[in-house]
Amino acid sequence: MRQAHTVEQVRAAEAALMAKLPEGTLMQRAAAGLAVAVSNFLGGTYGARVVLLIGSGDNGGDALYAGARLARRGAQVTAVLLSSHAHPGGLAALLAVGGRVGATSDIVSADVVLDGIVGIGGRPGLRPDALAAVQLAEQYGVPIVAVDTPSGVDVDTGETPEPHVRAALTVTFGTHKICHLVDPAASACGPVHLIDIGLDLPPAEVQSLQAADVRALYPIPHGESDKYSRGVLGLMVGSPQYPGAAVIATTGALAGPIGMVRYVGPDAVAAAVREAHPEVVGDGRVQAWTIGSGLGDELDVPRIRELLDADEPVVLDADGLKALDDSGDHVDVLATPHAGELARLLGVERATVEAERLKYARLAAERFDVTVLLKGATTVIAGPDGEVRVNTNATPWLATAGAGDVLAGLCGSLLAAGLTPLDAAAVGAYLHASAANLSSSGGPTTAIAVAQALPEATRLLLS
Ligand SMILES: NC(=O)C1=CN([C@@H]2O[C@H](COP(=O)(O)OP(=O)(O)OC[C@H]3O[C@@H](n4cnc5c(N)ncnc54)[C@H](OP(=O)(O)O)[C@@H]3O)[C@@H](O)[C@H]2O)[C@@H](O)CC1
Ligand SMILES: Nc1ncnc2c1ncn2[C@@H]1O[C@H](COP(=O)(O)OP(=O)(O)O)[C@@H](O)[C@H]1O
Ligand SMILES: [K+]
Repeated sequence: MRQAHTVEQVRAAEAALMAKLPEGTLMQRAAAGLAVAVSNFLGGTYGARVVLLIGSGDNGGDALYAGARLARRGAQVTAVLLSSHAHPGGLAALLAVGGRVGATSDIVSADVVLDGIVGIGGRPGLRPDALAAVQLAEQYGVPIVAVDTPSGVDVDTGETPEPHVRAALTVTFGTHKICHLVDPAASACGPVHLIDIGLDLPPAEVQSLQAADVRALYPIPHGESDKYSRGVLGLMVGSPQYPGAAVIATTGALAGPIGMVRYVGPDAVAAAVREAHPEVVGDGRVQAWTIGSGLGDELDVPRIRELLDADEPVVLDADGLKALDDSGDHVDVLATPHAGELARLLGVERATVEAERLKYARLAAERFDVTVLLKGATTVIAGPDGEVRVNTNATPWLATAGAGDVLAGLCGSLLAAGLTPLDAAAVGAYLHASAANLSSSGGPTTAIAVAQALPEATRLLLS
């Protein structure tokens, strides 16, 4: 499980640990890990030209001590001081081993820039001299390694209202921060490398499932299982306008853990579904529903509301989201909007949702009393009680028509097999992205190819 803690939680854990350790121990642990990560990033240290961008706080201290370690191993290290106060111990350590203080123009010939401008103490945005330095690195194609966080992002929300660093790698300490997992900031981090510095942290509200967590949650059939006990999913998706949505969602559902799929919809669409999947049966008892993908003119709001009020859990997707209202208890509902659909539900602009994804996913979960899975490059899942899961393993090749239908079918399958909406969403998003990675392998893919890769992605996960 990857956990993302708030700045407040990190500060409290840091204070508790620092009280037990000699002064400076944590910064040395951070700097040692950072220096190794930078050395690995460069593929060696001797002769490498390293420029440090140094702000006024401990984030700059980390960068300076790491710079000293790199200088000791033969790197040419130059610190660019962006404030009148640089960490005194760190600066002395760098100068003592042959590092020097230089100017922004040194960036032009650097192999790497370390962003020690601000970390968890930073406010969003970059001051003019920091911005100029970062822009110079971008202009000359010099990669930036962010120390703890890319400076300028909002650490606790993942928002980027102001200019910020775009890192090729982020080296963080103690735990992940929310900006490492939630877009748009997450996309500015590059790969995130975590250095353990021994912090003792409480459970985090924002978590990201990893392979072992997904494996532990996946409903695996056993010797006593039959097709009913594995779970039966009802699909109310697709229309004469969008028959493909029904076929695609069914393919996603059948690639999940359930034993049977029931399709409910217009005869012509049902025929298309059965042509692709002869095993699909008609109306009857189900353990969960997937409703809404490609419903178009078939949208029947009163019927959907009846199902939302019934006992069986529901995945509500696409057009079906129009049936959601904020009266009543919908804790068994998993809503799967993209940013545009969530914006419509909440009466705000799409760009506003894109900019503040965590906030609006949480807001909708609370307002509609549902679990919200907000689709995008990183998927944010918010439960009605404030718990958040983030999925970060998707490829941009997954942004293809119908990919959402696959996810709706798969999540319904996981719900019908007994997972909670939060777990179904997190497991579904993880496997959906894994299947996309398999079927894409770095190139184009299609929704149906993603759905067809789901069994293999699941096999690889479970084996
Ligand atoms: N916690 C831990 O466990 C450990 C933490 N460690 C490290 O410490 C880091 C946190 O250090 P920190 O607390 O000194 O804050 P930090 O981020 O350096 O910024 C501070 C100052 O920057 C300024 N400033 C603010 N916004 C700004 C802006 N937009 N643009 C420019 N300047 C801005 C503002 O000062 P001002 O200039 O306004 O007076 C503010 O006071 C943490 O990220 C990690 O790297 C590790 O060593 C090991 C263990
Ligand atoms: N840039 C991206 N990187 C990775 N995954 C993405 C990106 N953009 C969208 N996705 C994923 O692709 C899928 C698209 O679903 P959706 O928008 O509902 O499309 P459709 O309605 O055509 O099925 C979602 O699972 C979403 O999380
Ligand atoms: K930084």
